[in-house]
Amino acid sequence: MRFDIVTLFPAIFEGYMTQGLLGKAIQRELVQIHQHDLRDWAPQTTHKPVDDKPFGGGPGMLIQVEPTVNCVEAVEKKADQSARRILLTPQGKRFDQRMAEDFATSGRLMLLCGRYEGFDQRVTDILEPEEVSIGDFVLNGGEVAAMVIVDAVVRLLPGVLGDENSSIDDSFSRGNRLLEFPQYTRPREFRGHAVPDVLTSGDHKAIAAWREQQSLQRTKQRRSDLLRDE
Ligand SMILES: Oc1ccccc1-c1ccno1
Repeated sequence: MRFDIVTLFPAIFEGYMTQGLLGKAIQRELVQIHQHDLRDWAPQTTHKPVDDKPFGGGPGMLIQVEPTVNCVEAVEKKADQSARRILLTPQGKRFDQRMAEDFATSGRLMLLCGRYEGFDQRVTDILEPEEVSIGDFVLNGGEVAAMVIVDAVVRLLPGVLGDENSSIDDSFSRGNRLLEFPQYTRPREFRGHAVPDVLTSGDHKAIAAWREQQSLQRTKQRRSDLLRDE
């Protein structure tokens, strides 16, 4: 799978792409991530502006349509298949595990990271991206949202998680509507907090029943909305 990330701050992704699961997935060529600096598409002036004031007045600046559309079209021409275009924005459809599973079936995703007050509306009108939000809050830019999407999608790609770390039982995975149960490892007791006896009983049926009960209780307490019919 390939990600193309269009951004004003490509350097933001450098450390992120060399660490942990994603770093290993890139090394094993299970995924490719290409950053594209919008400033490379700015008018050839010394200052290279890619933003400007909104018509009609109002606070902040907008990212101009010309560098953005030219950048996306140039990136698409580089590869033989057109990418699915995702624009990160607070106004978008809420990202969730189901969307992550859908994105993971796409060969190529292009993530458009806005800054300032976002993109000129013609970026959306011309490129017709899917507009996606990672939650009801405001960030300084789309880069963090893009990392969230890359992180959630890459772990679903074949071969990224070893069999022992399958995502199949994760909270929200593949329609799973219960939060995950509490997990414990050694030591068996720490500061008076012991591992529940059932987990060291060897009774796999009892362990499964305890985990199911814990998941249901935790979901009722924290996310009762997940138990309502869609
Ligand atoms: O707050 C933002 C600013 C720019 C681009 C995206 C976002 C955002 C907020 C929530 N999901 O995406």
